[in-house]
Amino acid sequence: MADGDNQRSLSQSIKGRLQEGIQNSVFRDKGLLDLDALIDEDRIVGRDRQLDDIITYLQPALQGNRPPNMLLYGPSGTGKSLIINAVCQKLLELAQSQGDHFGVITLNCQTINSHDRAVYRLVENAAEKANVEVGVPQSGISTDQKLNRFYEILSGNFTSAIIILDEIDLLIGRKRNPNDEPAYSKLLYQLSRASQLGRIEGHVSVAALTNDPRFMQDLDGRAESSFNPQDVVFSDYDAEQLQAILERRSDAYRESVLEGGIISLSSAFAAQDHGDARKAIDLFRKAGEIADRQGDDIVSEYHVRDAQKESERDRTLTQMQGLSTQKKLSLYATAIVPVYSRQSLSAVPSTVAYRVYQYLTNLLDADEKSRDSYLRYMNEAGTYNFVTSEKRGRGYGNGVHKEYTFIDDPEVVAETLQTDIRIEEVKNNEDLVESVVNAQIKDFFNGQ
Ligand SMILES: Nc1ncnc2c1ncn2[C@@H]1O[C@H](COP(=O)(O)OP(=O)(O)OP(=O)(O)O)[C@@H](O)[C@H]1O
Repeated sequence: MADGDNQRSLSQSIKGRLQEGIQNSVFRDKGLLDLDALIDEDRIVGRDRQLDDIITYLQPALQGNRPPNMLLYGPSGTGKSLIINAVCQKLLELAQSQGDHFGVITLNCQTINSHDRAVYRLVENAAEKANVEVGVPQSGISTDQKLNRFYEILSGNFTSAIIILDEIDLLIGRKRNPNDEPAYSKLLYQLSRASQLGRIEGHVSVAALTNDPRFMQDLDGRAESSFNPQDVVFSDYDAEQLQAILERRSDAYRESVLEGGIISLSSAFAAQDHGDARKAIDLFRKAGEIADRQGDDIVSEYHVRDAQKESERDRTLTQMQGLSTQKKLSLYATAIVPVYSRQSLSAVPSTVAYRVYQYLTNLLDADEKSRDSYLRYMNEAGTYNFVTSEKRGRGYGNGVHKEYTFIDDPEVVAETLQTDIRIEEVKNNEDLVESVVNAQIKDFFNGQ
């Protein structure tokens, strides 16, 4: 076949596979499960009190008055961004219909590491909303000059505006010493002060969103008094509320592809994790993606369980990537004890795990650290919430020892750690490792 023909048939086969993927998918409108998408008002479940409060606070913007500043706090995934953005969106439409220029300037502080960068991003965002030039360079001028440009854009283009600072507590900035004022404190002071002093002509208020209930205590005194917000509290969702949230989005799937129990299982998993709606929606979507990947027409409970395992793996992987090889090896040796054990073992005795660790260091030709170092590494694993530990004395005849219980599935932990190139080699000796684990368990319990 000529090169041109070859390419044409390749492109046709890619196109065909893409079309087939869409036709065979369990999803009807996957966008409804996109965590960042603005959803329609009628898909918001509950949160009536928070909606009422925010509507009441923001209403003055429509009557030519300045709304109060607000502090929205509660754990992640409890609807803070959703609710404030939904109200602002409606306000924007109403303001437009009565000929007012209402501006909604949003800044997610999560990835911003300095006060100067935060100010510049505010200028960029305001310029985009007002459809004007940014007007200042990113570097080479002072932060004050950027701030002035921000006030100038707001004054010249909006009758009133709300500045939403999402994840505000993460905007720490580069502090030279621990007593320096954090960037969020400085920014809140400047924005609320500028509005009070009339440096911005329109009516501007600031809404700060945070997961930290002690956020106000960490604010500098002058920032606290000029920001002086109205609090709106968002509490965890329970399994029933999460279920209702998912039910309102179940049309993301094609009709009759959801087996009974999928929604309640996804909600139950998310409710265990402090009632995070983001987690519930994520599991609900991932279950469908797994069904698609496996070519299944129906989304079943085991897809949800696999999705839960996948997200545990993602979370664990991210946290574990930063550990040193010795720490990973200690944790790995501990995790494979329940995985390979032929008897049911919910907690892992440190004596058994340390002996498995010693065996692994020998197998992998790695340094062998002392038992004390192993215990220290495992203590650290406890602070990262990978395991909980309990001291056991007497009865076992082995003196005092510790027992570790894994928070996540130990199989997932072991699989995750096995992706480390130094540990990967264990896979080639699985049978041997399994027999060492069981010999050590037998030895330990027979010695009681
Ligand atoms: N009451 C609700 N009804 C419908 N969907 C919801 C509700 N609460 C949250 N969600 C959805 O859950 C996801 C997370 O919500 P949101 O981003 O508002 O949480 P958050 O409290 O701002 O979290 P974070 O503090 O982590 O930013 C979003 O996709 C949102 O649409």
